[in-house]
Amino acid sequence: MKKTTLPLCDVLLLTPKVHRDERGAFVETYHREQFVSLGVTAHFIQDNQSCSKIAGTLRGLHYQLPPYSQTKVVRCVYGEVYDVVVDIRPSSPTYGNWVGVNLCAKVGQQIVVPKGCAHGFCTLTDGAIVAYKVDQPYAPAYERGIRWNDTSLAIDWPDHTPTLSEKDRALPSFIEAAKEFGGEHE
Ligand SMILES: Cc1cn([C@H]2C[C@H](O)[C@@H](COP(=O)(O)OP(=O)(O)O[C@H]3O[C@@H](C)C(=O)[C@@H](O)[C@H]3O)O2)c(=O)[nH]c1=O
Repeated sequence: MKKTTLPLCDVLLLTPKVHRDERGAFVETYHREQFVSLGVTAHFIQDNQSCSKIAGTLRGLHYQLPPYSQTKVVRCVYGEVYDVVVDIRPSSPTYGNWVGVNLCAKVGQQIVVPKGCAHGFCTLTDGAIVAYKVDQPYAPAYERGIRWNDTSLAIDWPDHTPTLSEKDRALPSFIEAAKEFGGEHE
């Protein structure tokens, strides 16, 4: 497992060793001891998976409030997605910044999303399955989000007219959302 640090505090990209042979490929997707040695110490309690039918489907930007903030380890198991993490931790040096990476099933990269960050992705292929581990349960009352095309975040999404859920279309701006978690804006 190769660890790459990304320009957002505590956000990591992990690239596994893929063992290929004439049948196909084998990859270890989670090895607790190895993850801990790379700094991913979270105790994961739930695995999730979503399937999106068409390219240009955007899910996000999502997070849960404390005490249900989630560390997520996200990978694409079929197809390819552009995955985005936004730092919305007011005390973080990279507060208000975002980072985006391609996750593709063939390479098997995993992105580690720290607690307190917002997360989303846009599918790059027709048919994309995303799987992720979380260390806190789904808590609908603590579920929050920020609008994907918030102008102050200015995320460079690969699709400017994505397919969204009704819930995601109605999400607030970063400034509105930040009132709840104590973020400051000029
Ligand atoms: C996230 C989640 C949803 N659900 C249910 C609620 C709803 O009926 C249905 C679909 O939920 P959503 O529309 O929120 O699914 P989705 O938009 O795919 O939400 C996900 O987006 C990505 C970007 C994330 O980072 C995830 O943490 C999660 O928020 O599944 C669960 O039962 N458990 C869960 O953990």
